[in-house]
Amino acid sequence: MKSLYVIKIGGNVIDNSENLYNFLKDFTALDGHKILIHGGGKIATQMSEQLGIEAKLIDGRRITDIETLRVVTMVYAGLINKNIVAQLQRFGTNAIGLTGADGNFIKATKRPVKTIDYGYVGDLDSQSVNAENISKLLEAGFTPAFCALTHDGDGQMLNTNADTIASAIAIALANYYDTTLIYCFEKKGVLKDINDEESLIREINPVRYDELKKEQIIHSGMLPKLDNAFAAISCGVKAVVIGKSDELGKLGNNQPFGTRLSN
Ligand SMILES: Nc1ncnc2c1ncn2[C@@H]1O[C@H](COP(=O)(O)OP(=O)(O)O)[C@@H](O)[C@H]1O
Ligand SMILES: CC(=O)N[C@@H](CCC(=O)OP(=O)(O)O)C(=O)O
Repeated sequence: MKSLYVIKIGGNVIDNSENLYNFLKDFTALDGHKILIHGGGKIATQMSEQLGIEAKLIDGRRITDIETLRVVTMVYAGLINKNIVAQLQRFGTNAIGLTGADGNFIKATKRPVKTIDYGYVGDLDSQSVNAENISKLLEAGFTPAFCALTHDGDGQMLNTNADTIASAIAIALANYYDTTLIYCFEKKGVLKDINDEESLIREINPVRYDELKKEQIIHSGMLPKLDNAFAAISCGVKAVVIGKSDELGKLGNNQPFGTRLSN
């Protein structure tokens, strides 16, 4: 099987032009097929506030009413996605910027209302990602760059967490490629002490993950990220790594990079 990197970058990387530049350069230097998934929650929050729309998040998930959906569609599919695609083109990566609606690549279901109404937020299942058609793009020489938007197949765009999209794409493509999923953010990986970059935990298995949660060493945004990461490992993705966007180059040079997950 050919190899594939599925790489996700979060809002803190996108928001810093120097970090984004370095990341996209290192991304381009990696050999083989690649898919990029980007978030941008931080920028959507800033833009909402500039427009006088209050941003509401619960456990890191955005309450997406119709006004907020308009904002995130403009910010994720427009501003951020096209800027990333243009920068990748400069480095020589033939990127094609996509939402899940384009090519019907990712179909989601609007989250049912239980105690909280998340509004226009999409949930993914094992049938959501059209891996065969995405693989056609890869084989034609394109590098897909997905933003955090999907659709319901009935005309409705949906806001979907970018970590979840990355995991779902990696799982679906694992039937076609030897797939490595990488979450890039602003820290060296999962840290024992969030304020000490030297306290990197090199490897985590599910037992250690439970211990780290109990000790509250892992919290906030890292919890759903690791849940998505372990879901990928248990569904056929060959390797999952969480690391610093600035250090992605180490991966290509076979140097130790980030926190590796194991079964
Ligand atoms: N043990 C930990 N090691 C590193 N980061 C952690 C840890 N526990 C919680 N975090 C938090 O998780 C955040 C990453 O999650 P999130 O903000 O969702 O990422 P992204 O930037 O990819 O969207 C970090 O910025 C950090 O504040
Ligand atoms: C439903 C939901 O919460 N969607 C996310 C999508 C963006 C995202 O995931 O951005 P980061 O990776 O930068 O956090 C949001 O709107 O914040």
